[in-house]
Order: sequence, then structure tokens, then C-alpha cells
Amino acid sequence: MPKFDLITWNKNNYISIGSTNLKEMPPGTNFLLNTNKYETGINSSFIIRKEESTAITAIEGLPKTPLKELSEKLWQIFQSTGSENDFAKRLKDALSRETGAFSIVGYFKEREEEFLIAFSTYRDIFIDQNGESVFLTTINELAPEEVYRLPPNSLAFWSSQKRTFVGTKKKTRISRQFKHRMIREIYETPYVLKRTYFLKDYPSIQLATEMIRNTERIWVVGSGSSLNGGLELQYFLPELDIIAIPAFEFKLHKLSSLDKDDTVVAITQSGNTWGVLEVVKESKKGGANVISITNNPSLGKVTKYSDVIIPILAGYEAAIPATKSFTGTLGVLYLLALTSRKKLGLINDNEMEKRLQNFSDFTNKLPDILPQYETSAKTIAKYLSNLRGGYIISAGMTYPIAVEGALKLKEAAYSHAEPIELEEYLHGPSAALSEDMYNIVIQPCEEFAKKRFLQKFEKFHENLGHFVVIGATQEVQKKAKNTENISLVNIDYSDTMLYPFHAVLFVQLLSYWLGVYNNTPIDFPRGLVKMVEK
Ligand SMILES: N[C@@H]1[C@@H](O)[C@H](O)[C@@H](COP(=O)(O)O)O[C@@H]1O
Repeated sequence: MPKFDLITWNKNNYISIGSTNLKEMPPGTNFLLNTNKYETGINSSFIIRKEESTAITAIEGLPKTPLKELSEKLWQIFQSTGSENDFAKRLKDALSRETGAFSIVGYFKEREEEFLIAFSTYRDIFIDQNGESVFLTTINELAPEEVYRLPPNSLAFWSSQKRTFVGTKKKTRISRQFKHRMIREIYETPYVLKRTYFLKDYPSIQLATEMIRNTERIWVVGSGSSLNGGLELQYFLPELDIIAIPAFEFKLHKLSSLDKDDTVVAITQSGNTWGVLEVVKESKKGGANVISITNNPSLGKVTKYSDVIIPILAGYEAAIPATKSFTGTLGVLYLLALTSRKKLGLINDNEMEKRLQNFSDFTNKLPDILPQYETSAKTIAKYLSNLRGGYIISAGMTYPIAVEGALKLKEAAYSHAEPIELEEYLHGPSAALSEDMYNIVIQPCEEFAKKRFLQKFEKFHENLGHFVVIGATQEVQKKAKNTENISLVNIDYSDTMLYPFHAVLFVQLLSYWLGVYNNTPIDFPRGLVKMVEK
């Protein structure tokens, strides 16, 4: 009998591998089942225990059927009689009928026979057998160099009698092993957004929308990247009275005037940031509505004080610089804004469908877009590595991305970057530039602001060590006389609401590569923690 770690796990109330403990993990997205060799950690949404050592399933993502029910359904199939092939077929049928972006791995023991299954609707699962152990993961970086790759919508089925996996493709070589968690997590983004897409049918989004519709003022509170992500709601829903404000500032000056017609949207990846908890506790006491958006919906304390909880489906994020959780937050806000616009009669069914389709198309294209962005980010980072710092400038929809970009450049690359609003640049900051500095302009998508940038183009380009322009850069190309110290990054977007996603991914990759060239401890910047508690 092979010795699965899962059996060990089954004897406990929770799963623990290496130093990580499921109880401390946000319900998540990636799982690693087993191994003695790779004690790296599991990040799984839900584990359902049956009686002693009989069944255990780990499900990540967002299937339509509630997780408990889905697990129960699979268990029924295992208990039914029939041949091994029948089991496999019935399982596959049941799983293929399910909608949503999810993956499942399971261990079942029935009539002295043991079975392992793996299935995903939307991503590869990597599988390997190593002597007595079986290894399953969705994180390719954790897999051995040569693994069996299970493509989406196929079922891998292992039985203790046959001792081989049925359904997997031939062994393939994993081409990329990520050096840092930050870059691996950026490359997780397509999966994060694919899961997020299915939030459209999630009850919390509908409830939050209802709350937003019946409210007078909306306050978005958070810190760090969560606050920066929150700024975007003001642009996604410009018709409403929304103010995004640091949690601490809100506590100091707004809490006292809060009333029951107000809604507080608290954004917190960890769900446990002290300043945010202070705000939600007191907002609740004061009778306001509280919506929390968190990557830790089961264990984050923020949920205790929330009327509605919307999960960020990013999964466990290890690197201190937030990347996939930021983009996951944008995804949640995109859906929340769309549903609210629909409810408020600002868009009709067709437009709603079109935007959802755009979002889904974007998630499908993203795996091809990311390496392209990375190639140019890497080249540009090389230029920037000789410079001491600079400005990151934008306006409108992508202004929050300039703010977030400046934070990423500081955290990951120790590059002193300051975010500036496009027009504000002309009111002081331009005076402080020198030849050892850079300007990064995220071209606005609003026509009026686009024109303004072109009109003042020379001003942004003067006295610089390097000038980077991100966006629809064709016009800039015509405008630029001296192209020596300019880098243009063309971004192809048709839906302006998706432009911030493109821009932030590029800026994250740029910060990452600048960190590599500057030789910084990218994943664990000095003096920073993932979560600021009391
Ligand atoms: N270094 C982290 C930031 O990356 C994070 O954005 C912030 C807010 O955390 P949370 O989103 O968990 O509330 O906390 C810390 O400062």
C-alpha cells in the first residue's frame, strides 16, 4: 500500500504540512497534496472528512454546487457498486456537469481499495509518483522537473490495485521554475480572475449590490494595496457617492458622522489588519452597513463585523508585495460595479453580457499576454536600475494603478517612486527631476486626458534619465523626436474598465525585474510584514 500523507491528515482535524497549517490559511486556490519530498504547504479551500480514513477531498475555486454537497455527491458515487471503469466514468460525468472554475483532488477508500482522483475545469494539475508517494499540485513550480500533466476537464484516476494514473498525458518537462514567490504569484493571476468571473452568480455580490443601491454614501476603507485597489471603485462607479480613504483617516475624522444610511466597504487581503478592524467594529456599532472584501473569508476577523462578505479568490499569497490579491480585488470590484450599474439601470442586459464576455476573454488571453509584458518589463527594468527613483504618473481610471505601482516599486525594488496625478505633475513635481530619475506614464484612457498628455508631452520627457510610456502608444511614437531614452509599452485594450488590469500587471512585472537587478529581497522586503496587527 502506498503511504499517502493524506491518510495522516485525515486523522487530524486539520491538515498540516511542513510549517504551514491549514487553520491559518485563507480558503484558497492552490493545493498540494502529499509529499514527503516537497514540504511546502497546502492551500486548499475545503476539506470534508468522512468517518475514519474513508474520504477526503480538497476543492479549490468556485464550483456552482456548494462544496459540501459536491463532496457528498462524489462520495455517493464511490459507494455505489460497479467496476473501476464505471466509477471513473460516473465521476467524470458528475464533474463535467458542474459549472464554475474549480479543481478537486480526493482520496477515497472503499472495500479495502484506495482511490485518488484529480480534476480541474480550468487549469493543469501536475501529478507524479515517487516510490511510495503520489504528488499532486496545481503549482507547477512545486512539481518535479518532469511530471504528468493533467489538462483541464480530464479526470486522473488512480487505484491501489493498478497503481498507475489513468487520464494523464505523457510526462512533460516543466519549462519554468519561478525564482521568487512574487513572480509565481503574478503568473497565478489568470487563474485568480477565472475564478473571480464566477462570482457573478454569487449571492454576496447580489446582496452587496442591493446595499449599495439603497445607501447614500459609500466609504471604501483599507490600507496599502487594498486601499489602492479600493480607489478603483470610484472610477468603476462614478455615478455614486463613493469615497476611498485610508482606514486610519476614516477612523480619525469620518466615523463620528457615520449613520445607518452609510455603507462601509472594507477591503483587506488578510482580513486581520488592525486599522481596518477598528473601523469595521465601530461602523457596525454605529449602525452602518458593512461589506467586507477579503482573501480570508473563513478566518479573517473582519467577517465578524460584516453584513456581507465577498471573497477575493486569490488564494494564499506568500510574497509580501501583494500582486495576485490586488488584481483579484480589482476583479471583485469590476463585478460589483457591473452588477450595481445593472441594478441602477445604468446599463442594460446586453451591455452587462458584453462586459462579462470581455472579462472572460481577457482571462483566456492573459496567459499569452503575461510573458510579452514580462519581456518588455525586463528590458525596461535594466534601464531603470541605473537610476535612483522617479515618478509614476497617470489620470482617471489608471490613477489608482500609478499609486499601486509606486508602492510596488518601493517594496519590491527599493526604488523611490512617487505617484503623481497627470495634471498635478505640472504643478511642482516636474521641477525636482534630474538625469538620474525616471518618469513612468500610464497613459490615461479618457480621451480628454489622453490629449492633454500629448499636448504637454515635452514637459513629461524633459531632463530625464529614462521615460516610459505605457498604453496606446502609437500617438506617442509620432510625437517623440528623441527616442533614445524612451521605452514604449503598447497595451491593447478595447474595454477601458479592463485597462487597469493590464497596466497593473505590467507595473508589477516591472517592479519585480527592477528588484532582481537591484538585488533586493523581493519577497520579504526589509521591515515589512504581510499584515500589520495591533
Ligand atoms: N505589507 C502589507 C501590504 O502589502 C498590505 O497591502 C497591507 C494591508 O493588508 P491587508 O490587505 O491584509 O489589510 O498590509 C501590509 O502593510
